[in-house]
Amino acid sequence: MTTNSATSAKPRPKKYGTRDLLRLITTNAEPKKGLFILGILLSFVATICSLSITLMLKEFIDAFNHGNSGQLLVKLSIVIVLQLLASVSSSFLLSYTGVDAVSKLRSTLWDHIVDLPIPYFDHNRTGELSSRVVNDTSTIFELISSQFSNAINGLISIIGSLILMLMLNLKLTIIILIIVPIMAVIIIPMGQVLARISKAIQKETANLNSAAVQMISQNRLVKAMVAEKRLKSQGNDQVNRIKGFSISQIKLISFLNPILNIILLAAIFIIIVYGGILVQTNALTIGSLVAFLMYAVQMISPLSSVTGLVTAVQQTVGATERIDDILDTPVEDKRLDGVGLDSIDTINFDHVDFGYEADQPVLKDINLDIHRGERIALIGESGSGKTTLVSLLESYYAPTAGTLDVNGAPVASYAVPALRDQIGYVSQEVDLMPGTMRDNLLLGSPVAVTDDRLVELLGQVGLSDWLASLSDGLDTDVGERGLNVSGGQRQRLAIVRALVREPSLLILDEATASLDNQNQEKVTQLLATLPANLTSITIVHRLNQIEAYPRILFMEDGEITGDGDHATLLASHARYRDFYRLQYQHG
Ligand SMILES: Nc1ncnc2c1ncn2[C@@H]1O[C@H](COP(=O)(O)OP(=O)(O)OP(=O)(O)O)[C@@H](O)[C@H]1O
Repeated sequence: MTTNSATSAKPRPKKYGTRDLLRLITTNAEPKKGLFILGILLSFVATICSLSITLMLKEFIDAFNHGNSGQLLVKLSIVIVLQLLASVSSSFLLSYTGVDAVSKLRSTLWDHIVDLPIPYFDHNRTGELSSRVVNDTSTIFELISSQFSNAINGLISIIGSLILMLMLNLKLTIIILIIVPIMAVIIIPMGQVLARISKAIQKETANLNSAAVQMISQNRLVKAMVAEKRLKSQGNDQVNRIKGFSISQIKLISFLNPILNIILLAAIFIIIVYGGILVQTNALTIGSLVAFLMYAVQMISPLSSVTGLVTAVQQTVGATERIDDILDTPVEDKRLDGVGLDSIDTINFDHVDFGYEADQPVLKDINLDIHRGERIALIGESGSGKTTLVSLLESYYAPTAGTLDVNGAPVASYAVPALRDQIGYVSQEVDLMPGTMRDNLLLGSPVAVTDDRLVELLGQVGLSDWLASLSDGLDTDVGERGLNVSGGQRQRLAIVRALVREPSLLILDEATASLDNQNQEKVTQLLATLPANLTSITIVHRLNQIEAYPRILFMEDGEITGDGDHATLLASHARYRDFYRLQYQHG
């Protein structure tokens, strides 16, 4: 099906790997390669300096016995300062590169999500998507800005220490070379188990994030249903799942570190005992023994950060796959090379069928002609397809059969922004965006609108008094989710937001619950006073104002079964008559 194909990602390799991670970083995060390489080089310099400091200490200790250490002290101080400068700058540059790359990746992801087609949002959970933008990109940030450079430094330190130890004493080095593989045998498998655990923690944290978004946004529903207990227990189960994995992680880490320390201490002990014997027999200087010990530590300590890189990469590969899931999903085709549109004059549905799923038709053989200036009410039972019908006009979905023409040309031939600029859409779920009242009313408006015009429109929907009561007028912050604005006010603000765009078609999915009778009447009156050339389609749920509409479309199970004014339908359409009477009786 054309609509749903837009939501599926391109076929992807079966198993995600490091190459995919590199591709994602280089193509979407575009790290500042020059700065990154400079950071790595400086980090290399810093590590070499640390290794040299140890070598100089050896010479210093040996020279000290001969009372010849002044010059060495100066050299040592210079190298220490150099080491400090190099490590400070490399740490800054690598972190900066990480911050910069992850910011680009986040922006790319953000922009991509904004541009995804409506069907994608039908199939994906909000919390999961937001977790990808925030958490998965953080994992990549950690890798670029610290884990990668730590591992590179560690590797340089290991190789450099090894070479210098070999130069100092072969036999002592052999002892170290026996101990290191023993450590590796412990670190590597434990590292793999840790990787699995932290993958599970990541997944469960994303689930918690998703559940938290729902719990917060649906809080009213939860309270209304007295479902707090259930929600708390669901949340606690989720938190405990993370706790379980985290405790396993802590146990492993608590176990791993002391074991590694004991092995390290054993190595130091053996070196001191054996090295002491060598010093006594004059086969080794005290300085060399001290230096050797320091190199042993400089070689063994970074082992976990080097092997940890494998774990970090594995984790990040998981994050890469989830981010790619989004980035591989094609964005909505905005048809920017399509035809422009100055106004919507005619709309023709010709044998239009549509279904969200291939085998479940929602709209069936819709035939409908709408002309400029008509005021239409669309009614019918819940689920009969009213919202779906107007969604096709917005080009959120494409018909699966038949043709939908605007001004005599297929709707798909128009550039999407040009088409939507001509439509003022007020959905049933009216959400206000974070920002001021003015920001909300002008959201995406293609035309410049003065404050006077906004005030005039607010007056027309009965919001003058309310506006006057706001401390900052149009500059008032409406709150994160518009919570300090009532449902009815929100609906009317949304109508103003639709009207400021100066559309030629107004689509109003009337809120069933938000408007009381008085406010509903105001909205209906407003619609009656709209410019004569503005076409309006109002999805009407309550029929107490229905007589005000010159044309009423009645939908049943995806079909339009009634088309006429109130009197005609009342006389000729049995289902309409039942519907009207039933609803009217209940007010
Ligand atoms: N995004 C979607 N994905 C899959 N099915 C959907 C989707 N939106 C709606 N449907 C289904 O399509 C049918 C028509 O839904 P639609 O929202 O168009 O009805 P409606 O007449 O506007 O209902 P209401 O008056 O309750 O708003 C319903 O069976 C609904 O479950």
